[in-house]
Amino acid sequence: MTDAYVALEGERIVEARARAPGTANGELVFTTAYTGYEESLTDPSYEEQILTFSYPLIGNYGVREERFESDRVQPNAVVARELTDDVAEWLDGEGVPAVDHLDTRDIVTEIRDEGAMKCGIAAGPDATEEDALEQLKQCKHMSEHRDIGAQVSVEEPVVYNEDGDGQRVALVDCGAKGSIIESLVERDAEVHVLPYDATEDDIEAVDPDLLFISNGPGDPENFEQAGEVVDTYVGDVPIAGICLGQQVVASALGGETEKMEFGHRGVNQPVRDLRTDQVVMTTQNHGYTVADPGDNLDVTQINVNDDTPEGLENEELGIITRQYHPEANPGPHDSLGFFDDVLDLAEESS
Ligand SMILES: NC(=O)CC[C@H](N)C(=O)O
Repeated sequence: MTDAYVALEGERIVEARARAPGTANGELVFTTAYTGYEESLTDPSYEEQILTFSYPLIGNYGVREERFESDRVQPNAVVARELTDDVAEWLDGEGVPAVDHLDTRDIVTEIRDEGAMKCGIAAGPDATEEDALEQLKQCKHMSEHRDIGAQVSVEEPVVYNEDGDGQRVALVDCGAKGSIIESLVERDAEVHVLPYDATEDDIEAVDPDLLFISNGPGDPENFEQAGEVVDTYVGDVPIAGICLGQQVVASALGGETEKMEFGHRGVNQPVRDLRTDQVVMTTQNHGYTVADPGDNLDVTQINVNDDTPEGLENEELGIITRQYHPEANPGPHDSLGFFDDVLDLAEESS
């Protein structure tokens, strides 16, 4: 039954079945992850995007809150070949439109050929093609969401493991996944989660052993203030970053970022460490990348598929960043050692 319409850039309409009603627009991206739909759907890095799952059946092990990465569903809408009732009811309850019974192979091929694109969705008994086209018209490019940090960050500082024995971390929350905070707390760190626009004074008040820039949605150029604090603290305090964090650190230190054609989203992206030649499988979710690391950072890890930088470091200044998600959730746990490495850095310099 056709009661949903997906309008793609170029005004191509794809018919579908409504699983959660409503209208939405956003940049259309896809993930190849075959598990971890609860984690992906609650990952703040998906803010303002429409997420297509290339794996055909989504929801076959239910919906459990303990697997959530934040307190809400983050993409603006969801597209899959087949969504189970559990997932459809969850998305419906959250007011996030969802559609299935369309050829997601075709959608993914279109994104791979044309790049991540604008998209409008209309789903539900009264939905029309015109509604989907109207949504498409309203859709902005990711880089046009200039204050996207405010949509995903804490408003006030939150402290985890206060008075813990470990290192004190100032984590600039550009849309942090919960398991990044957990990975630090599990290693005894006292984690001060600060708003995305935290100032030098806010960081000073924490007096951190480590400055950590989190993951987050959209164009790293829209996180100017996070770049400013990197610039202020570089050399004084060790610095770590994950995903958007790597991009912000690189641009603050003289590098350049750019938008990729359709990005990396999945749980089996191969990454080679250039020092050991070891390859690990990693979890990824990004549409931007570091195009030029500048003179202050060495590329220590690369993506095996397209050679893009996956790890940047400066030993002297105490900087380690990763483009992928070492905290996994979803995905392989092979890179959790990153958290030990950055907390060791903090300990050495404290
Ligand atoms: N997971 C993330 O931090 C995403 C990084 C950035 N927003 C991108 O899409 O490239």
